[in-house]
Amino acid sequence: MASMSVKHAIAAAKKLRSLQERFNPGGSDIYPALMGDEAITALIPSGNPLSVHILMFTRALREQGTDEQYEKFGRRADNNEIIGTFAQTELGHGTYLRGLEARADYDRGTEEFVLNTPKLSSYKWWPGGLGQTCNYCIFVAQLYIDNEAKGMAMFVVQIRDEETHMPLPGVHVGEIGKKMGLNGVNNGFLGLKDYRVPRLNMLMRHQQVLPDGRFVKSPVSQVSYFPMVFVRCMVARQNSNYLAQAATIATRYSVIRRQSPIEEGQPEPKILEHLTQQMKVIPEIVTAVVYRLAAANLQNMYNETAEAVYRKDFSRLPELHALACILKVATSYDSTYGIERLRQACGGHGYLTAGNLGNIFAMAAPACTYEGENSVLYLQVGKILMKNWSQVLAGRELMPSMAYISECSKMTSFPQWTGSWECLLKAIQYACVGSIRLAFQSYNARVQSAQSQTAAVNYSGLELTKAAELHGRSYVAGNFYQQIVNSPNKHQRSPQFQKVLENMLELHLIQIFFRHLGDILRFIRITEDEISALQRRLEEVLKELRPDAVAITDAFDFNDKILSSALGCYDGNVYERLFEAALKHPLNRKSVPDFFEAHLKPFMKENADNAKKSKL
Ligand SMILES: CCCCCCCC/C=C\CCC/C=C/C(=O)SCCNC(=O)CCNC(=O)[C@H](O)C(C)(C)COP(=O)(O)OP(=O)(O)OC[C@H]1O[C@@H](n2cnc3c(N)ncnc32)[C@H](O)[C@@H]1OP(=O)(O)O
Ligand SMILES: Cc1cc2nc3c(=O)[nH]c(=O)nc-3n(C[C@H](O)[C@H](O)[C@H](O)COP(=O)(O)OP(=O)(O)OC[C@H]3O[C@@H](n4cnc5c(N)ncnc54)[C@H](O)[C@@H]3O)c2cc1C
Repeated sequence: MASMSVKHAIAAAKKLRSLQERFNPGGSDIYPALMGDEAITALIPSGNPLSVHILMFTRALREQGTDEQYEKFGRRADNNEIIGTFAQTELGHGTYLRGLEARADYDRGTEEFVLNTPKLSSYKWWPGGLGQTCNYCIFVAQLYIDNEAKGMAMFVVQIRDEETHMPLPGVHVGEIGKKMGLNGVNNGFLGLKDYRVPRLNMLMRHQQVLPDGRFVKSPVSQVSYFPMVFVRCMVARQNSNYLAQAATIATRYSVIRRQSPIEEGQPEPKILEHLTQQMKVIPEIVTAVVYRLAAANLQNMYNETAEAVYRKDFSRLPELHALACILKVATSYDSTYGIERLRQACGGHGYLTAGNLGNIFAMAAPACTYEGENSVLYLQVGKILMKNWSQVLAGRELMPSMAYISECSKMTSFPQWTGSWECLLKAIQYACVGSIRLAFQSYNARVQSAQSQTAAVNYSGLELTKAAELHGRSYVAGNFYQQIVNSPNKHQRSPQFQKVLENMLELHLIQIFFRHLGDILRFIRITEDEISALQRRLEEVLKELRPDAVAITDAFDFNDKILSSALGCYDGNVYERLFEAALKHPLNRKSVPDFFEAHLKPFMKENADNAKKSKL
């Protein structure tokens, strides 16, 4: 499987290169590479073994290396002359970066670093492509000078001979084993023993080790985390794509499949006529659109921040970090759970490999773990919210994406309930700020009672997580509201199109309201009549969006090859394709399977003989 994936990935990368040269000659624009990875990834159901090379190895060389280091390594990586990965996670550590055990000791006598993974738990474990594909990696290690720890640093390490692909001396490298998906990616392990690299193999754009061993600290140590921020932004885009693919499949299947009359004596309707089926499928279509728009915003913020960081302006890093964390978490959680809901909406056929929903789930699900495990990133955002709440209490301005927190903090009570979009959005934001205030009170009480900040974060973890989740909802819903209601290009939309978008906004806001009704009722008084009115509006907007469901998912414009699903093909010939796929199964090559003579027949005969004996 791995070699097939590599073959497909290389073919797709070559195609991408020709497209890039045609449409973006000599450009270093990141989009073609992303589109390429997106296309390659989508075309290789078992995952793209070059993803981490494209998204992390080449970018780390460009963003963390000096111009000279880019000329030496980065240009060759961008041109796919060398293939690398990003080797940070270890068998024993993934989240707690300051606990990473791999070490780099500077030898000023030879102006080299001596790299070691001192214990089994220090082995790098998980990096994509590391097992068999890559001949280089970015090796993340704790830097030591005169045995004094200086923090994390990145090193360009060649792990295999460029001609023979043999592992180099001091390198122990291989595949970590079968996974629940992405089995074409050959995630690998790497052990290094007294492996020497020249001083100039340490990426030194932001921090340096001089020939005499003097250490020049980075002005902002967190800039070394930048490669992870980029992938978190990519996950937001990629996982909204996975959800859109699954929503397209389930929608198309739901207008082909007929089952269970709604009126006695009437013909069986398309299953999408059932209100409960609409509630399973249509909100996922809208969620895919909502996150695709949020991910695009995040991408723009990443590009602006990356340019600023290149100019040594680190001012926007904290906001990008906070948004990248919360959108990576929200998109990966909601897409993973949404894809499973969509699979279940397709009944038994949803469980067939030919439907491809299982594989889309297996591609989407690990994003809840990689690039920062979601519950850990929720806590990270919770900590950032605590810091920003202190700013609010001090009367200081907050970063733009958190400005609503300041506004809501000034409200002594929630205004008269109207049920309008603005009211629903403000309710979610108000509940978020209420949760932040409660979390802060718990966290602050713990710190005041002499708990360390780390311990206070841990023991306030449930409230911090809730506040972070509601912050994500507030940001995403606010962004969608602005795009639909206040977009500068709103006048260019036809009235019909604007109406569809407004129905999608109505559905998203009401769906989020009901999902967090408990959190909202904690801070806002809403009567049963007001809630029932929203229930009626939910049923009504599902009915209104039903006729547009197919058109919206067609607009995602996934080629049948990308969907790779007998349930979701554009022509709707589901049963023919299911049956065609079934007949291709190896077990159908013979009428009588080999196991009949070898196992089944003797088994049945033995039982029959025993039955006869017991009667005698
Ligand atoms: C569309 C095209 C296709 C795209 C396809 C995309 C998907 C597929 C692609 C690739 C396949 C998967 C590849 C996977 C790769 C990996 O998984 S790489 C390894 C990822 N590992 C992690 O993410 C580790 C998670 N842990 C952390 O990030 C950190 O330990 C932490 C949890 C954030 C804690 O940070 P730290 O240990 O430093 O301690 P803190 O006290 O929390 O933070 C100290 C201050 O630093 C600030 N901070 C932390 N992180 C960042 C950051 N990234 N950027 C900026 N600032 C950061 C933090 O806010 C604190 O600031 P303060 O001092 O002001 O409070
Ligand atoms: C498909 C896939 C691809 C990957 N690709 C790469 C790659 O290319 N390069 C790379 O370097 N890594 C890669 N990784 C590794 C990934 O980054 C780590 O798995 C991730 O960072 C989580 O670390 P861990 O697995 O060690 O879990 P741990 O850090 O051990 O966490 C385990 C669990 O403990 C809990 N936990 C941990 N810390 C805390 C905390 N502070 N507070 C509360 N709970 C906590 C959480 O529930 C967490 O799920 C990949 C992983 C996968 C699944």
